[in-house]
Amino acid sequence: MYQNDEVSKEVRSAFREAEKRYQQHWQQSFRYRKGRRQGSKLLAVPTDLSDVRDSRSPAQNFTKSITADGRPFLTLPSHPGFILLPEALGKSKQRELAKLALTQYPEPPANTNHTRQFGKLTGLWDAAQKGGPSAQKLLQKLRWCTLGPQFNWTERVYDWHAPYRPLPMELRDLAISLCASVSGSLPETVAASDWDPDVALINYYRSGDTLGGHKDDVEQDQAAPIVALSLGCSAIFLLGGQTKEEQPIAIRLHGGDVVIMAGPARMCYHGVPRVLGDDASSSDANPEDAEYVAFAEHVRSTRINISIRKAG
Ligand SMILES: O=C(O)CCC(=O)C(=O)O
Ligand SMILES: [Fe+2]
Repeated sequence: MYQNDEVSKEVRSAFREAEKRYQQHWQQSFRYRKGRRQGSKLLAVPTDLSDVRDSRSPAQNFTKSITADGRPFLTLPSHPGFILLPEALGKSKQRELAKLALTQYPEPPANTNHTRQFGKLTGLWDAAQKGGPSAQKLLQKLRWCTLGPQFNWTERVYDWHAPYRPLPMELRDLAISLCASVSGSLPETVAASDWDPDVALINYYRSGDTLGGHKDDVEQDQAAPIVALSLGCSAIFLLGGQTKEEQPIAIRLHGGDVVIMAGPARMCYHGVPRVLGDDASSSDANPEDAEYVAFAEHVRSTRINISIRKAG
């Protein structure tokens, strides 16, 4: 009990408070029989999501606009340079990208979170599908992968000398066209028309995984757009201000949504404190498409975010 008193005195930033608030908390529940404790289990504590703005019912607090090609997008007057395109990726595009992100993209020479410990792993998806228990475990624990020049996490720099595969053309083209579709709504300081991305970072989130509040500040031009594609499960995305003391906005992102951060929005803390369970957009596997069923099954409990950037 004294411990709780300590915790409540600790000064946490507004961003950290929000992360805590949206993370999944668990409570131990004991089972009694004739007054004696028989066992216990962990119960998920419900999270109050009433303050979360939802990209699929954006009535509150977003400014709604339409791209030149007729698609809706949302902005926030408080965060110039932040643009949300709900359902910007069609179902088949989502399927195609999820499949690539689980099969081809993590293949060498791309680095993943497993590279340091296990070296370059080839054929992880196929090995896991064949039932190899260690491959299945490694696939469950796949957390990130870098495309284009390798990112050195210790020194926080891009390494242009180590061997790499260029950013896949389909990601480059997709990001450029998404960015072009809203370029009129980007701050004037953002050179969107000659933006040519060269790297991508893929984050894989399973239930319970989080991405702590951060700024992406190692790219050369820190006002240049980052185009982030959400696939699979929905999640709570926190968009803060330039310091962690500012109260962040919580937004529920769904599979198929695209977020663009450019100009001043690049200076804002952001993170993902919570991956939410299955939602309609991630459970539409066509049972006739036998090959896709395995991917659908995996993506049902996974969120994948591909953020496409210009590093150099
Ligand atoms: O997963 C997301 O929505 C955000 C990812 C992100 O912030 C990053 O990769 O830098
Ligand atoms: Fe980020």
